Amino acid sequence: MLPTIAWQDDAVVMVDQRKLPTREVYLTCTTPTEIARAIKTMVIRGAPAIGVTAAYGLALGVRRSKAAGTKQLTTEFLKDCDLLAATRPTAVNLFWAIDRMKHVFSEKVLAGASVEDLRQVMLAEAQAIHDEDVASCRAIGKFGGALVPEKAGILTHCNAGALATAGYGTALGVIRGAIEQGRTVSVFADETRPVLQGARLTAWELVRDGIDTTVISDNMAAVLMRQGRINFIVVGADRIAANGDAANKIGTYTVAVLAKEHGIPFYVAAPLSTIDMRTLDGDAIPIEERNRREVTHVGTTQIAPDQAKVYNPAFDVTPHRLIAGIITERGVARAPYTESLQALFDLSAVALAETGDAPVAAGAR
Ligand SMILES: CSC[C@H]1O[C@H](OP(=O)(O)O)[C@H](O)[C@@H]1O
Repeated sequence: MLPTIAWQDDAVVMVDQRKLPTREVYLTCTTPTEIARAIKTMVIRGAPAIGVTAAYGLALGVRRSKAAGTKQLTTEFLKDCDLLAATRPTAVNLFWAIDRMKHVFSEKVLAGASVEDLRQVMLAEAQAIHDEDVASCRAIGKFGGALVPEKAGILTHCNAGALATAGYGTALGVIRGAIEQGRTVSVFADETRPVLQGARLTAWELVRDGIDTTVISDNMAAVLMRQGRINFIVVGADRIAANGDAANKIGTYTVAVLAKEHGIPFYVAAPLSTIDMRTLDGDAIPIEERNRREVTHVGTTQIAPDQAKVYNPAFDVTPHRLIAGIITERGVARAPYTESLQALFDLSAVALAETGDAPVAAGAR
């Protein structure tokens, strides 16, 4: 398999995740419009992957532009930013990546960069975002893997793996990190209705890695918990609010409530680019509602009558009180989250460099 997303010959190549697990088909995007369509139609999905893809989309636009000067290029660039920002509302990585590309673009223009300079700089920044995300996932795997019991039955929901990131994964990064640290791991993957990212994508990733994986329908998790077959739960996130409330795939809140009932630790794994300190709590996180057909059809098979109403929120919010810890590339944040999450951002480059491994943040164990 090629990586989830790659820059190749001034184009962006990505696996069409709608076709997995049965077909490994690659899509090549050459314009910001094609990138926006790929994000909106979930050819590529997953918060970090969406951010990386949007960054490449902006680089594509700058490199394809016929603008004679930076004034025209700026107009085109800002239009591309708006186009990509309108694709999906919940994953904050999308807006984080666009803001970061905008910041670099404007700094360079103010410094007198030429159109050609900007063509190079914007691609370099997108590639930096890509590389940083893979490094973050590996660090998340290291910190998270250390939390996993020696003999672990791990439940995960949706797909927060290599397919949802630039590689290695967040929640699946914790699973990979645990195995690399010598844990014995069996994974239970919620199928995750209605788009089935768990059955189609998580199971596909894990079995390719030779990891013991059992696919379950979403309504089976409780009985496995009651049977004592699950002792660790880890999921990804699309946006984490300043107080630690976490938006993730619909059904995650259900898993968190069940985990509380059964005394099983429930962790969220996410890079700092998923933490939005400007969103104070989960009630302020915009929740995407998607097309009714995702619920009424499985593939081409209709499973609900046309006359029925459909409610299809793509995400729900898990209150911070249900979260044992938030595993990031700079350590594991514990309640009270506003303080411990801010401490992760405040960790200085010096502190990070001195320890090699990012120290665990204040307020975190
Ligand atoms: C590593 S974040 C992945 C996150 O994104 C998924 O949503 P979608 O497939 O709709 O993009 C899901 O919430 C995952 O946990």
